[in-house]
Amino acid sequence: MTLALATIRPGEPEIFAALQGEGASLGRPCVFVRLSRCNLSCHWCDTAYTWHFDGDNRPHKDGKTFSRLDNQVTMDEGEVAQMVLDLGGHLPVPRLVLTGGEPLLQAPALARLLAFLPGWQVEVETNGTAAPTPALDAMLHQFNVSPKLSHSGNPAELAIVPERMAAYAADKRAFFKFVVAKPADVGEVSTLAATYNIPPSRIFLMPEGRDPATLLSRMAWLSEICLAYGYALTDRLHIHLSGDTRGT
Ligand SMILES: Nc1nc2[nH]cc(C(=O)O)c2c(=O)[nH]1
Ligand code: SF4
Ligand SMILES: [Mg+2]
Repeated sequence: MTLALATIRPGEPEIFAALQGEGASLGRPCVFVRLSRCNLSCHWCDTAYTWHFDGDNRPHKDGKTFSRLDNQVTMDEGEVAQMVLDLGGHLPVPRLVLTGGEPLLQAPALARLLAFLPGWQVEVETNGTAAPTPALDAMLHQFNVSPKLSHSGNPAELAIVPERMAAYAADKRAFFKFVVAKPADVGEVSTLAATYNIPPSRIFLMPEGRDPATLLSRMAWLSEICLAYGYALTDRLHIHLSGDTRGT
């Protein structure tokens, strides 16, 4: 009964306290648990150490792979829950973010983890291709769904799962957070919003970028697009505060 987690350093799970840096809860104090493994392979992924292990030939723009031994650690759910409580148990509204990788690949283990954390507000960062189990679904308060557009390099058949998109679009707990690198990417967002009936009020556009200068320059034109379409803009606060580093 274990969870496969990402690491901050070899052997040390990536469990940390930080302000939520993206999306509908931006700025809220949270505890983050980063899970290992993903079913997609975005070429600009900023957490390739969760999935791009040695021997994986899929392309990534950093051009490197990671040792699984150094970048993955397995832990019992109860042990993970204790670390979460130690980091965030003092918060008036204790809030947990499950991220990855793709955390929903480990949905049954996540349900066991959350059984140790009654009273926590829980949000999950997902690429929108996987479903929570019913047990997990009943314990989640917010979905931050980030479907991947064509510039991610994933084939659309893998990145967009129609029945999942429709289910999240119909679920008021779900916010959609589209990573955008160039203005033309927004055309795909509008098409997905129309196809699956996603209300603009639950859509965020987020600049792709791992440094403050890139984020700021892309937000300059993204802000205009958001005003025109009625979408919300989200920054990546943690990049400004800490840079592109693990455990922040
Ligand atoms: N502070 C902070 N906020 C985040 N929101 C989503 C994150 C993610 O990597 O999924 C993230 C992260 O890694 N750090
Ligand atoms: S879905 Fe997320 S974790 Fe998976 S490869 Fe893409 S950006 Fe990385
Ligand atoms: Mg991230």
